[in-house]
Amino acid sequence: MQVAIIGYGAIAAYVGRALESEGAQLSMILARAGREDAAASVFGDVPVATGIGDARPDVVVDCAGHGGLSAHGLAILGNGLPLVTLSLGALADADLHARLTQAAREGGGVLHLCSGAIGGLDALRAAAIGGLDSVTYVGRKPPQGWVGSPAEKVLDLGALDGRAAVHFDGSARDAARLYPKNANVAAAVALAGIGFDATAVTLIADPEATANIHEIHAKGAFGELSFRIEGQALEGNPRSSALAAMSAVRAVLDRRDVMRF
Ligand SMILES: NC(=O)C1=CN([C@@H]2O[C@H](COP(=O)(O)OP(=O)(O)OC[C@H]3O[C@@H](n4cnc5c(N)ncnc54)[C@H](OP(=O)(O)O)[C@@H]3O)[C@@H](O)[C@H]2O)C=CC1
Ligand SMILES: O=C([O-])CC(=O)C(=O)O
Repeated sequence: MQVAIIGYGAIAAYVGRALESEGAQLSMILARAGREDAAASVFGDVPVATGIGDARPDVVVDCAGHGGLSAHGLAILGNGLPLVTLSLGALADADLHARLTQAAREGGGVLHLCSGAIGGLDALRAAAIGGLDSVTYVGRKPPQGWVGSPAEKVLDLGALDGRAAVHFDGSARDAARLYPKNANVAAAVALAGIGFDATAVTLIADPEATANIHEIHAKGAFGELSFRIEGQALEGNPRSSALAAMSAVRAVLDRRDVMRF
């Protein structure tokens, strides 16, 4: 399997290593213009480009966040290629969502939404068929997991005095837009359940937390669901959970299976 990767950060490095160890061949890294050397320092001899051009890998994996999906998604889907993404929060932008959908329909590509740092989305998606009354997502990380996010505007992350503090309470749409590096999970819950505007999100910085803790609570015709995961941070980026990188690898490897979840 020939795989192109967008990005060269912590998740991209994990995904590249894991896929190579499963026998996949990395055929191209998509980098921001001027950052080709940074990509090469992570991926060695793998060719680096700033656009997909007319390349035809078997699958492209977006590990570059919202900027990666908005910069490359249209061309990849428009060229009829499958694109696995972790940047689900970018879809809170209704215009980008519509343009990606149109590019995929016209070009024949498919956008595969990774489960990322959370689970339980299969049950939530099934429950949505019968009708959901409420869906809540709570994201709790150690203070360093929120560095570089709007949490810094409302909290002194270095001086929380042992107490957990809420820094966002609102819709999944606002969470996804405001926290592009931290609230892709909120977007995943929204897309699986009752949408960006109806999904309630609370984000918490917790000095006592030793993991990235994600919870879903949902009620509907199916009954009630609660899901909680304590995910260890990925080496190289305390903001990102290791499971997010693992889920992208899973999504790529699933493509070669004839029996799939
Ligand atoms: N769905 C989920 O559950 C999760 C999703 N994520 C998403 O994954 C993203 C990546 O996470 P992580 O690897 O830990 O972050 P890093 O900051 O370690 O890496 C991000 C990488 O993306 C690159 N990049 C940014 N914009 C572009 C672009 N337009 N084209 C190509 N490359 C680009 C950056 O390059 P440069 O250095 O040049 O800026 C960098 O190499 C997060 O920002 C988040 O949005 C993360 C965790 C969980
Ligand atoms: O990795 C995580 O724990 C969650 C995350 O950053 C995101 O949702 O974007």
